[in-house]
Formats: sequence, C-alpha cells, structure tokens
Amino acid sequence: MRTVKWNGGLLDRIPGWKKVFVVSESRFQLHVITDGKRQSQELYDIVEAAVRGGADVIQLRYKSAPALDLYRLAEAIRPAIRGAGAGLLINDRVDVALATGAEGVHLAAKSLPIAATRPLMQGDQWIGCSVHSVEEAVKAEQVGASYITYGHIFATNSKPGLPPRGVDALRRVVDAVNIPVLAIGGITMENIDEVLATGVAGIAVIGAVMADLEPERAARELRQRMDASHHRPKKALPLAKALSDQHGRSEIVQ
Ligand SMILES: Cc1ncc(COP(=O)(O)OP(=O)(O)O)c(N)n1
Ligand SMILES: Cc1ncsc1CCOP(=O)(O)O
Ligand SMILES: [Mg+2]
Repeated sequence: MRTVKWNGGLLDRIPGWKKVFVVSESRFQLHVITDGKRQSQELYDIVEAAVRGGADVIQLRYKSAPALDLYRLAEAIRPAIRGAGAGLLINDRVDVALATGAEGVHLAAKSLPIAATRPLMQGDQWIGCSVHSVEEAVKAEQVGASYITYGHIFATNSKPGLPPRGVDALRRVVDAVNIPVLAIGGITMENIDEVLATGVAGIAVIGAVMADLEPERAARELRQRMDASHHRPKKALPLAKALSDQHGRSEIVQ
C-alpha cells in the first residue's frame, strides 16, 4: 500500500477515514537512537524535538546503565513519545522494555537471544536485532525477529577505523529476507536517497539527529525526504501508534 498525502476535504467527515492513513504500512521509519550522553531533562528536550520533527521511534540506548537508570529515563521521555504517537524501544534490556510498556526491545550482540526473548513479549511487541551479513539476516528472520538492522552503511564516528559495508551489501540483505530491514551508520541528508532506493523499511540514526543543534529541524528534513521519496519499503514496519492504540500500552507500570 502506498501512503497518500492527506490534504483534508470532504473525506474528513467520514469517521475513521484518517485512521486508514495513520496505519498506512508504506511509510519509511525514522528510528532515532539516543547517544547515551544526556541526563533526563536534556534527553527529554531532544526526544520531544525529534518526535515533533517526525521521528517514529526513539530507541533508548545507554550501554551499561543500571536497569533503574534506564527505567527512569524511559519514564521521563515516554510522555513526549506517546504525545506524538511515536514508539519507544529499549536497547538490550528486555526487563526494562516490559516494565515500561515499551513497543519493544532492540537486542544487541550480547543481549538475550531472540528465541529466549520472544516468549516474554506480547505478540505485537517488536524484537529487533542487528545483523552484519546475509546469513545472519536469514537466521534472525527464522528465529522470529520483527525487524533487523544492517550497517554500518557509511563511515561513522561511532565505528572509527572500520570499513563501511555500503548500499550494495544492504540491498542484498533486503533482498534476502521478508522482514523489515533498517539501515544504520553514517546516514545523513547527503546519502539518504541511495539508502531508500534499496527497499529498506527505514533508517536508524544517532548523530544526524542527536548531534544536531536543531534536532527538530534535522528530524523533519529526514522525515520529509523519506515521505517525498518515490521509493517504498519492500516490507514496512507498522506505526507504533497502531500498536499502542490497539493494546493500550500507554502507561508505565510504577
Ligand atoms: C536500530 C538499531 N540498529 C543497530 C543497533 C546496534 O547497536 P548496538 O546496540 O551496539 O548493538 P550491537 O552492535 O552490539 O548488536 C541499534 N542499537 N539499533
Ligand atoms: C550503533 C551503530 N551500529 C552500527 S552503526 C551505529 C552508529 C550509528 O550512528 P550514526 O547514525 O551517528 O552513524
Ligand atoms: Mg554495536
């Protein structure tokens, strides 16, 4: 299904019509990962700006943070994310994802395996994981990943000295699986178009939004470029809003 730009008009009067657009499955996902450097107020401000600009998902990633710190940060940013109809993912910590009613978890290389995580999650909660080859991608699909991330596509400060994998390798991963594939690593306004042309479900970024002095504008530019692209995902991710509307996963359990 292709997303159609909504301009209002007569159809506005038909109840439920707009929802058809909200749950459109052809939108590219803008997935913003936190940079692990911010305390709660600063993080809240950036996250609020990012979702206002059009980020679909915020992934809370604080490597080696104690569960309580991660829980409190999630609790602090959740209202901004919910308010914008976006989704929250927790990096690595399945327990924190469950306790916060997040839309899911992104499993890192040293996290619990997907097969051990799946029975713990509600059926529609996302379990994402990073892959580094076609073989790993196929394996992740077989064991039940909701989506996978492949990278790093371009050179990035996050992976100094490591050669980027490039868009041709990304395309081979997209072609090999039937689950959504996000691209990550060094993605900016300068190179996003060639990434979208591969059939990815979207992009995951840290620096392009978190390191920008105007995160709302940065997210909006990426969002607009994705919406305007004539390419579409081979397999898209649903909007987080559709999941939380359905299951009321709106409140953090205290
Ligand atoms: C969406 C997304 N893609 C990739 C990653 C990878 O980051 P990391 O947490 O370091 O996981 P591993 O590289 O150790 O597998 C991510 N967090 N989010
Ligand atoms: C966590 C991670 N995994 C592969 S690349 C990367 C960093 C992405 O950051 P940026 O978008 O700033 O290149
Ligand atoms: Mg990593």
